[in-house]
Amino acid sequence: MKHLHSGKVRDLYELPGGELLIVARDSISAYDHVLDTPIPDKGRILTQLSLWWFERLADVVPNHVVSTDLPDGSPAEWEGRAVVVRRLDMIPVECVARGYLTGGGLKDYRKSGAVCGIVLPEGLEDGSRLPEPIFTPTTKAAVGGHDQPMTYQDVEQLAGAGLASRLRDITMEVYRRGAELALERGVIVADTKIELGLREGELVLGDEVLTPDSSRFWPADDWEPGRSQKSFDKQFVRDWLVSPESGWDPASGTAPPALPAHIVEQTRAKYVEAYERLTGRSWA
Ligand SMILES: C[C@H](c1ccccc1)n1cc(-c2ncnc(N)c2C#N)cn1
Repeated sequence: MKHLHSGKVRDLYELPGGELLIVARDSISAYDHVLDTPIPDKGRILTQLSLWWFERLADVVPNHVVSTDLPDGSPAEWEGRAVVVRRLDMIPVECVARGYLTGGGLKDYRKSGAVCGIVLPEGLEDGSRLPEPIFTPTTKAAVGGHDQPMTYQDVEQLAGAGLASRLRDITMEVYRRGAELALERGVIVADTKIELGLREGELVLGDEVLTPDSSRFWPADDWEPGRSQKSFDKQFVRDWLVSPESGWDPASGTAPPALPAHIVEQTRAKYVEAYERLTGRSWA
C-alpha cells in the first residue's frame, strides 16, 4: 500500500481499492515532541476506544470506518490499531468544542476576553468550566505550525452557511455526548477535536473521536480551576520530563530523553484505565 501521510502518532496509507488505512503508533507526544519511547498498546487501546465512540455516535453522524480487518500485506504488528476508512473530501477546519477553558483558548481569552470571536464572562481561570460548551474551530496548521483560531464567520466563508451550521451542530453534539458519558465515569473531557469530510454530499465523521490524543482528558476528582489540570494519561510523562531525574529542559529545544520503564508502565496503565472506565469493557 502507498504511504500518504505521517502525523505525530498515526500514519495514513492508500489501499489499492481507493480506501485509506489509518495506523495508530504506540508513540506519545509531550511538550510538542514525539518521544522516542513507545507506550506499549497505546495505538491499539486508542484505536479501540475511537471505534467504540464511532459506534455510539452513529445516530449523531455517520462515520468513515469500513473495516478493522488488516489488509493483505500489512505487518502483523498492526493488528488492532489499523482501520480501513472511506476516503472523504475533508473539510479544512479542525472542529473543536470546549467545555472548559485552557491551552490556546485561555491564551486568547486573556488577550481579548474572547475565544474564536465568542466573548466569555470575566474572571475565568485556567481550567474554568464554561457556562456552556463553545465551538472554537481552527485552521489546519502546516506541519510544525500552530492551528489558528477561526471565527464562526470564517467557517461560513470557507464552507458556506449551511455546512458551517452542520459542522458546529455535529461538533457540539459529539462533545456533549462524550463529555456527559465520560463525566459519569470520572473523566472530564475538557475539549475535543473532530474532523469531518464530505462523501456524496453527506457529512461524515473522519479521523479519530474522543480519544486522549484528540481531546483533553482530566481526572474529574482532581479538577481545580486556577492552575493547570493534570492530564489523565500524560501527567506521569510530563512530570518526569521536567523532573531533575530526566536532566531535560523543555526550553532547550533539544529532543527529550528516553522514558524510564516505570513511567512507561504507569502511562500504559492510564490508557487501559481510560478504555475500561469509558467503555465498561475489560482491556484483557
Ligand atoms: C490528518 C489526518 C490524518 C489521519 C491519520 C494519520 C495522518 C493524518 N487526515 C485524515 C485524512 C483523510 N482524508 C480522506 N479521507 C479520510 N477518511 C481521512 C481521514 N481520517 C487526511 N489526513
